[in-house]
Amino acid sequence: SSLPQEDPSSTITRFQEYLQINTAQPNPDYKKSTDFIVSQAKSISLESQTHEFVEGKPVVLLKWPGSDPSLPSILLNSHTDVVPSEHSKWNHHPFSAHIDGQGNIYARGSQDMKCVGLQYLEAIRKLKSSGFEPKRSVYLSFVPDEEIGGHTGAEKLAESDVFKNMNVGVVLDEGLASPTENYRLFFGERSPWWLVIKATGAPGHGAKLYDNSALENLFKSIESIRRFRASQFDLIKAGLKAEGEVISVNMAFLKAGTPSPTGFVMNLQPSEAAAGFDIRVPPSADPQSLEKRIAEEWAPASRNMTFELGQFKQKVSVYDDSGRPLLTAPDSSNPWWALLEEAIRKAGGKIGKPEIFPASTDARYFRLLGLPAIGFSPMVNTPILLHDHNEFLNQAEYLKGIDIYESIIKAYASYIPQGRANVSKDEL
Ligand SMILES: CSCC[C@H](NC=O)C(=O)O
Ligand SMILES: [Zn+2]
Ligand SMILES: [Zn+2]
Repeated sequence: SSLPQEDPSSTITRFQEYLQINTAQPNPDYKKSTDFIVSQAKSISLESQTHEFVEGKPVVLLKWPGSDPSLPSILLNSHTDVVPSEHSKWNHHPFSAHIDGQGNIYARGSQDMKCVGLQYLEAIRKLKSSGFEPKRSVYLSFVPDEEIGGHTGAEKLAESDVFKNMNVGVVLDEGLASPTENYRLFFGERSPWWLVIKATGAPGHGAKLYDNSALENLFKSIESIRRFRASQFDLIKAGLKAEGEVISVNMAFLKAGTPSPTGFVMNLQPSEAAAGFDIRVPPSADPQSLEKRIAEEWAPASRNMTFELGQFKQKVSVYDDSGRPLLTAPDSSNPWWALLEEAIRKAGGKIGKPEIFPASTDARYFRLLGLPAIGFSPMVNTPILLHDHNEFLNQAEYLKGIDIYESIIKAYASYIPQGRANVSKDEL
């Protein structure tokens, strides 16, 4: 065509610009990220709207209108916030978006998930300049606060009238990098249970051996929890289960001791102790039996223990009101799944087995509405560095991901279901 070809270096510059905006929790600069996204949208003539369902928490919605408004639309979701980082432990500052000699772009959010948000936009930029016209409307949502639960972001969007009026038929959201050459697709996710167990016991002299101290009681639980953790981890190590198919348990904090000006009193056994755990429960697990295990083995009243399960237990995440796990069909019975696979292959990509996302994403809020939602972040041959130090994405991999989305958006926006729901009168 006679249209100007996109310069890859300016594509990378735009990615760097987005990465350089400090949207780290707990004080994300949403003003800057919103301005940036809206200006990008303008530059490719997309309609944009900013909704503050919660004050100071902007949801930016972009729309590329389809030629047939009767068809359900496509929603491409991404979150604008990132997790905090320990700047001094990085080789390059996490908001520098420094590119090293191998083309690796270092930044917090380079994998999780500013890459995806901007790749959607860049793919549309390319599709527009190629003259492609969508039949279905394509929406892009840039949502805040995924990293702190999504309650002030995607959850509000999903519950809104704005969302109803979008008539969404399918949602794409984040996945994970793949260290192999296969792209990873996620059809569900684990449910987060945040558990705090507390023990009490008699205080006493640090030199005395006695039963039932708070710390001895707590440690019996920790031993039991660690045995369980190992049993789950062994299933992964043996290759019997994938990460998203076992129950993970990791200690988040340990709290005990009697403070003193120099640290802790050493010769006093404390009367209280607590530990916190991040537990992730796959849709295939039996939540009742885990709850029973917690009550009977991990925090038994008989050992002076109590427990609290945090606000994210069960229904908030991956079960609907009747307790059914929220899973998107990962096979050809779901046309969106089949189309996605086909589009990735068409763009030269290989695909691994469908997976359960090991952590949580905003996709659960859309699955709760009964919508198909697929987790996908186009990064192969890339170490999994989300929430880690020195998070990076290679620029060639980033550009390749844009081509992949170009192929996906083209397929999704053109899709007309075969078969039909109704017959016409003259066929009777
Ligand atoms: C349970 S809300 C927190 C969401 C967060 N998401 C990605 O890391 C997670 O910890 O999985
Ligand atoms: Zn994320
Ligand atoms: Zn994250």
